[in-house]
Amino acid sequence: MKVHLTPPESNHILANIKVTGSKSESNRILLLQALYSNIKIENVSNSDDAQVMAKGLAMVDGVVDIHHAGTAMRFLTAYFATQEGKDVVLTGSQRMTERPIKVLVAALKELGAEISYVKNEGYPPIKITGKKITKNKVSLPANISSQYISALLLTAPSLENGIALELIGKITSVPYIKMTLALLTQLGIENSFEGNSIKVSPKKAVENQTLIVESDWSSASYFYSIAALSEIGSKIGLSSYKHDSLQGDSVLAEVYKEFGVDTVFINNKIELHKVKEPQIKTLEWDLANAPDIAQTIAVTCFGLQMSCHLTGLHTLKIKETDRLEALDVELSKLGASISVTDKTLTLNAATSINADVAIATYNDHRMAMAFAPLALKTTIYINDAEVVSKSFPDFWTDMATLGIGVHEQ
Ligand SMILES: O=C(O)C1=C[C@@H](OP(=O)(O)O)[C@@H](O)[C@H](O)C1
Ligand SMILES: C=C(OP(=O)(O)O)C(=O)O
Repeated sequence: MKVHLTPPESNHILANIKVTGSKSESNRILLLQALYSNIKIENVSNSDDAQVMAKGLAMVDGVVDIHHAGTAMRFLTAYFATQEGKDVVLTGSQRMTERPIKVLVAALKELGAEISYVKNEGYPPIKITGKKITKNKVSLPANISSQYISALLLTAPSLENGIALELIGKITSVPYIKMTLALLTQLGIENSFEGNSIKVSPKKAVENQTLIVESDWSSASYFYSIAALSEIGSKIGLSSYKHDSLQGDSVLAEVYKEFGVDTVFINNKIELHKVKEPQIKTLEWDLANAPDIAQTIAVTCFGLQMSCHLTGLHTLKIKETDRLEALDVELSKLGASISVTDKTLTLNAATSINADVAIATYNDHRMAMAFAPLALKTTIYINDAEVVSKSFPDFWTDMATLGIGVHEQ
């Protein structure tokens, strides 16, 4: 499906939106629920990624296909490897077979797991035979993806001796590791994270409880972008969010202040208020802790005709697509002057924005969603618009609620 987006009647935007649950929190809690069946979940994400995770967890043998879901691929690898009686081949989309998994597989094998590569060494598909794991000490590189670390930590309490990880190198996407540990703490599972060492104690049973998933902050980024591109006085309400979020992408409130968007927390809601035009000419930000909002921020800067220099983007090349390359190509089509390295993105202030450009999305939900807010500035096409369902199936309905014209081609 291709959509043609047209500007709202007025850029004075007033709306309230309920955003689905965080896919990162959901996929963690779903795994924990598979280990401790007395846990209940509220506000679970309606995303494709959470659905494939739930489906995968229910399998005991055969082929488990997780499509494009990176967290599901990594979390299920650790899950199946450590649960006796499971025997699966874990695979995914073409892109998933290009996303590296060697660090996690090597760590699990070091602990005694039985895993082999079906096609290419270091990449899915992988064949896993669940084993009882008693060894608990392992070291692994921490600078490629935090998902490998979260995967080990999530399954750790079900192991006889828990786990003791030594992380090598500069730790990337740290808030996601802290989110994992915070959820374990909520369940009464002892853990510690000091310097480069993380420990999780074993736990046979947890108390009955309901974990409430906060709404997705990465999804909120697109509304922040719309607020930034809207007229002063615009107000977008989003629920359900909280001040003490487990999600690192809640740094959005700080970043978008630079674009003149204030965030007000009221009960379980945030209100994004466009209060002034940006007071800076160039945004400089290190996104090593919040890689998923890089595309949103780059496109906001382009739409505001500002320059930016974003750093800490070393994980973007191995996500749903090479996001640095994709941003370079698509922003250039719109008239941007942009340059990327393998960990940075630099944008010069645009002098104009080309109309009716068709944005390619490369099977990446965030390419579609990051470019959509430009509809406040110009008319734009988004190719393969259905990709949004990976994390945010209601995205196009919500865009229409804001007044953006969403015309299916
Ligand atoms: O643990 C998680 O839920 C995630 C961790 C991050 O990945 P990396 O650690 O690979 O950067 C993030 O990009 C991804 O969308 C979700
Ligand atoms: C990188 C992402 O997801 P995953 O790695 O789980 O596929 C994302 O949602 O931006």
